[in-house]
Amino acid sequence: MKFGVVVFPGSNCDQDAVDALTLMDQQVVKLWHKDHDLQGCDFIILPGGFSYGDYLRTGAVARFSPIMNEVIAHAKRGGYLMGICNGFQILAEARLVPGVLLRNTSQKYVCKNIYLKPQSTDALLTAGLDKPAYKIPIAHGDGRYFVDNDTLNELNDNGQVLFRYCDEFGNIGEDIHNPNGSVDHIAGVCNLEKNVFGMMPHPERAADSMLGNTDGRLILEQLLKGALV
Ligand SMILES: NC(=O)CC[C@H](N)C(=O)O
Repeated sequence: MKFGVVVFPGSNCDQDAVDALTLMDQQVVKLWHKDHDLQGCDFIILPGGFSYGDYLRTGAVARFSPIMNEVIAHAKRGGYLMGICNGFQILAEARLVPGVLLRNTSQKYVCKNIYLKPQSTDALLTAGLDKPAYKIPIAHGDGRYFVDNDTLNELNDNGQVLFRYCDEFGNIGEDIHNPNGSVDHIAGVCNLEKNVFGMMPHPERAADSMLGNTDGRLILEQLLKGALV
């Protein structure tokens, strides 16, 4: 599996993604946002950061970067695509996943570890995850996922909710464990076809045992297992 990590002006988690995938013995290249060539990559990652300084709205400018034409065509062909944090915001702006990312209810940038409970049982990112809760870092100011009620029902019915925020035991529902006020505690979703994944927390920042937390690596390993089937 060949991974491509897109670098936008203002991306700051591109190297984290490259490092995590390299640690897992994957072939990975960086793709400059002005290019038009996906270099034969099977799996594209839009990394975290502050593309274009988060001007207008997070992800709103990056969504029109030249390489996004090829990224969108790749996704429409059924190719794998994952957006992490700012990457999720870009996916939402490009309408590749449902919903929008709004300012955190606290109006503050939040940087801390949270717990995630895997939800969808048939999306390759979550299907084999069996821990009740995964400890993963977040770092964002605009992470409040929102969809209207009808769309929320569709996401639930179609198994498109990937993760919900929870406590360390996997209990969902307490607002205190919802770090940004996301609707229905949602931390990540996928498209209906289940080849495009978006999540606010950063699994790539919890993938190296030297950093004391490898729960993110478990999620990325599940992704690899699923994508290689
Ligand atoms: N870590 C990130 O990707 C930051 C996301 C985004 N720019 C925000 O603050 O909401």
